[in-house]
Amino acid sequence: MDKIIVQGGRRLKGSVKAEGAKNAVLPVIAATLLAEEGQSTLYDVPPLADVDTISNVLRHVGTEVTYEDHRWIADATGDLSTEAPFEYVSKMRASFLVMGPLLARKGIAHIALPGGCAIGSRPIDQHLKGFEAMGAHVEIGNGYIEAKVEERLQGARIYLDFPSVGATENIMMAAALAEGTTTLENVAEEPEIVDLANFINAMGGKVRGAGTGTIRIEGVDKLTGAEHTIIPDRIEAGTFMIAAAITGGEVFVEGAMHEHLRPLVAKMREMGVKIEESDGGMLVTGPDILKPVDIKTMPHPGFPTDMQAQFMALLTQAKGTGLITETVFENRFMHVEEFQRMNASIKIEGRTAVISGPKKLQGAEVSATDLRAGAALIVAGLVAEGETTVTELRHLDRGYVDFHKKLQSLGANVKRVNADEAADTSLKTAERS
Ligand SMILES: CC(=O)N[C@H]1[C@@H](OP(=O)(O)OP(=O)(O)OC[C@H]2O[C@@H](n3ccc(=O)[nH]c3=O)[C@H](O)[C@@H]2O)O[C@H](CO)[C@@H](O)[C@@H]1O
Ligand SMILES: C=C(OP(=O)(O)O)C(=O)O
Repeated sequence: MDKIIVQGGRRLKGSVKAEGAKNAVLPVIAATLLAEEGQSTLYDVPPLADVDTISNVLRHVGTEVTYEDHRWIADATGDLSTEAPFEYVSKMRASFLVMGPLLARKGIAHIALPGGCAIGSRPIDQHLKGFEAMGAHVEIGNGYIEAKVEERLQGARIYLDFPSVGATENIMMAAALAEGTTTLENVAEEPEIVDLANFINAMGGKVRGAGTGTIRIEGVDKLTGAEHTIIPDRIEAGTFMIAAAITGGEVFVEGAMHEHLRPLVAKMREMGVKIEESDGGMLVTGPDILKPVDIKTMPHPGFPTDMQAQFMALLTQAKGTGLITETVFENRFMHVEEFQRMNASIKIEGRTAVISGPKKLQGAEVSATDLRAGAALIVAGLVAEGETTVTELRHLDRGYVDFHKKLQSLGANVKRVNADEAADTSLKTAERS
């Protein structure tokens, strides 16, 4: 088991590049299952644990996948099987995104129930509502969901009760091969939805309106493999923007796109952070004094829940009191206890965290309670007095490529060690002395 050790106190300086977006690449990889003809080639695919998991799901159902040097190639033209077992879905909920494409292409899909996860119960009722509206019969039993359609899915008018990202993607993929037109209302507007729609259209699909609240999908008879470059990861980019700001540093984040990061940029500027846009990225300069602000997480274009933990780290260093209200996931404050171990002053009142600062953080041993919490604690460690050790890095590895190496390249004093080896070495040293 690895851990990351950060020695606080250095200002970050330099340039760092965002990878392709995890939350865009996972649905796009699922969509490659829609291609009855031709290979799909994806570029800028980040080497993440989640990409391995979804690639294995595709292999399991009969897709040939090769992946090397950020280039991912799939051939799904063979006879696909229709089951995604618990082994994969339990590792990563996004595995459930293969349901829409398999149902559309094979008329049946049998996927393990995703269940809840650390940040919330995360039901999938809106995905299923969409499939049923298109004529699928859905049954749940023995830990699996089976969706089946007699002939072909039928276009339908579907209103989502909540603009769920996953439901929008899953239904959009199913509708791409349905008979007739599907109108999806109150849908998610995230940039990753637009990326998926662009890929489906490159395959010969007819998706219009992605990025707005209503998407129209005219079903086609067949889709063909296509080439596509994944958009930059706005959450990874945002994490480095916060790392720059919290240390009072100056960092150019390549791939940080303003139109994808509006709420974060607006709030950081309100705090006094200087952000200059330029071709291909943003230059972030941290001020001497950070001002407190209030944020509320919301579906896009609101403030992203995936930036909430990192933003909390920043607010611990602001002069005054800031509020964070989490409205998307009911249990996404687990990192608060970990920040408290580092001497942060944070109180939780219902769905709101009250953060008082600036508080001198102290190095401590903390645990990455989820993916973004892991990054946030490392970022907090950059300004803590002494040494911060972050464990449970399997969460971090789902969404960040070489996070410690990228921070090192910006001048941070951070290393990743194998915890067992580290324990072994200290034992040997103790034995010798
Ligand atoms: C792989 C991926 O892209 N993950 C992102 C995606 O997750 P994901 O697609 O799972 O998130 P959703 O937008 O679906 O979930 C948002 C909220 O809607 C609820 N809900 C969702 C579906 C449903 O059928 N019923 C229901 O009640 C969820 O419990 C949650 O409270 O969007 C989230 C919200 O921006 C991000 O935090 C995740 O990083
Ligand atoms: C919550 C996240 O991802 P997932 O939906 O894959 O759990 C995230 O990326 O922060």
